[in-house]
Amino acid sequence: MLDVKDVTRMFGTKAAVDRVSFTVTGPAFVGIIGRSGAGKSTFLRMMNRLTDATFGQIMVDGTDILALRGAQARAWQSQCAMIFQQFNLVPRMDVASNVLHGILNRRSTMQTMFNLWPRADIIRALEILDRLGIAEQAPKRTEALSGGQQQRVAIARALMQDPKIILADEPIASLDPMNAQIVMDALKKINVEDGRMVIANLHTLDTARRYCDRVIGMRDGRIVFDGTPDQLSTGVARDIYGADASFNESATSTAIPTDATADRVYADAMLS
Ligand SMILES: Nc1ncnc2c1ncn2[C@@H]1O[C@H](COP(=O)(O)OP(=O)(O)OP(=O)(O)O)[C@@H](O)[C@H]1O
Repeated sequence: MLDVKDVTRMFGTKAAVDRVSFTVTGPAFVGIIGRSGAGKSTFLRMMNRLTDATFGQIMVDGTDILALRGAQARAWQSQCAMIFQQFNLVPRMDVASNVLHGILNRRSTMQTMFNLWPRADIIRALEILDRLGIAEQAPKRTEALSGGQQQRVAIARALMQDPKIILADEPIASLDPMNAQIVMDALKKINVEDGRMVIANLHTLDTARRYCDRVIGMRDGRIVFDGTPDQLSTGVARDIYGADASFNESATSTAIPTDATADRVYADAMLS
């Protein structure tokens, strides 16, 4: 159970996140949409304690995770894995080691220095890679993989932590449509099969509609929509993005185009 109450983050006099409140009762797939600067990343960063909140509470199973300090805050971070747009992997390191780094904070300095991993952890890392369809990439340098494969390595690293919640900050924004679909399918599978909550910041409406159980729309730090994908009409999207009547929904699509040369176009590009 996740209960977000009045969470606010000020930068100077500006509220990047402004009294955000919502509750999620089960292991839902929640999408957060909104134009650039709406506060989506700042909210996710507060959830996993990369950024402090100015005030508010984020209750997870009865504990306010914003009030945790030191070792308790770090323990929360391992239950709340984060996936980033730019993967945040170690490019020159092999894939399996990148995945094992998901549990780096559970090991001693000596073990880390000599890259010593218990056999059980190595087997688990390989099983996770296998589940994501990239086991054969395990010995390769991570920088040799495609963007979609690298994002699956990042998901594998997150799963190595055995998290309750997976936070994904624009996980497909750097990917072509085919890889975007593979990555979103992987996140959905983890959500459904493992019962892990996923909260993903998404740039594109069709992705939010296709994969999310619930969509939260943010504008200027505030929640301006909270509903099901069915309720996310073009008019509602226009309000969230602050667009005028020229808002063209098809321009927000990440669907694999029939014209193979066509590129993905973001809502923000359409708004510029
Ligand atoms: N460290 C910071 N210092 C000052 N202002 C910041 C800082 N981080 C974010 N902001 C401001 O807070 C607001 C929300 O930013 P945030 O990155 O959360 O938006 P976003 O919806 O994730 O946008 P994007 O999709 O571009 O990442 C923006 O106005 C941004 O300029």
